[in-house]
Amino acid sequence: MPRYGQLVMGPAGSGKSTYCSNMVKHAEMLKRTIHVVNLDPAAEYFDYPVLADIRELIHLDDAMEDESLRFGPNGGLVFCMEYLAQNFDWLQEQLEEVEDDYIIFDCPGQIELYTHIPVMRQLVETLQKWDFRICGVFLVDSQFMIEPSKFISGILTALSTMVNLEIPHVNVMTKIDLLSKKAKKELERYLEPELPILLAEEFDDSRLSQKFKKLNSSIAKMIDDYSLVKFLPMDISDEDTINDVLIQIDTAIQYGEDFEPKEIPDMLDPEEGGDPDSGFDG
Ligand SMILES: Nc1nc2c(ncn2[C@@H]2O[C@H](COP(=O)(O)OP(=O)(O)OP(=O)(O)O)[C@@H](O)[C@H]2O)c(=O)[nH]1
Ligand SMILES: [Mg+2]
Repeated sequence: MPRYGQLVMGPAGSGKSTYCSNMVKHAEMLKRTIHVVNLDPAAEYFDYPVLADIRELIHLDDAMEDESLRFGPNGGLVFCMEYLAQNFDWLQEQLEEVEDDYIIFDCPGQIELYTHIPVMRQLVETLQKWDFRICGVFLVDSQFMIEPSKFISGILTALSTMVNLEIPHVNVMTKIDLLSKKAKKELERYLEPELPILLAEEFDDSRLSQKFKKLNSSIAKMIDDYSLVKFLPMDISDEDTINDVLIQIDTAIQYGEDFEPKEIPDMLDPEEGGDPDSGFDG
């Protein structure tokens, strides 16, 4: 049986740890079990039950306080993640302890980890070797996304992560509950964006804009060509939006396809306690 996983990524403060915690609660409601592994060596607070915690292997302070290393917070974090890559057997041991094989990995927020340092890719390849089907889940804070120029920069970050990791990928816009009414109305334009239109609005006909028009339209075309930059809205006060995100991810990693159907007599005979609606066994 394959195992299933989500790699939860995105800029600092985009809501990764909150997402993990909400996914665990949502899964409980669905009578499913989702475990979370904290892979952020600098994490200070999260409120999900943790299956494994990188801080038991290495903590950011270890890298910053070490006399010979003397890293700052960013270099320290890269050091910690590289240390993890050299000690994947530690992670393997932690993951062996569970029976339910759906695991979310709460990752750090430093964007360079996903774009030009090989460690996340090494992690993906290792998890795949251990039979995991992994979906990349890239979170962006909606408050930074509903303006064309910010949106383009958010999209390019999501895209470079996607291209770097080469795994099924779902983009999520978080903190929808914090948007104003007016911003919520605007949102639709950004979830499945028509980039040329957004860009045309952003860059008027000034001389400088003319100069960049060609560049902008090339960027828009490249993003369109990948046709992968849709965003799913997630409002933590609306359970349906959490469910929609989970369904998309499950579909991307084909979760559930290998489950055995329940015994047929159980399903058909209500007197034996069978529930005709519950077709599959996890
Ligand atoms: N209202 C609201 N607040 C949110 C939501 N998601 C996250 N937050 C808040 O935003 C802040 C950052 O959230 P985290 O979940 O810690 O973000 P993170 O991406 O894990 O942050 P780092 O690990 O530091 O990169 C916290 O104060 C959260 O309570 C959301 O959907 N709605
Ligand atoms: Mg976090």
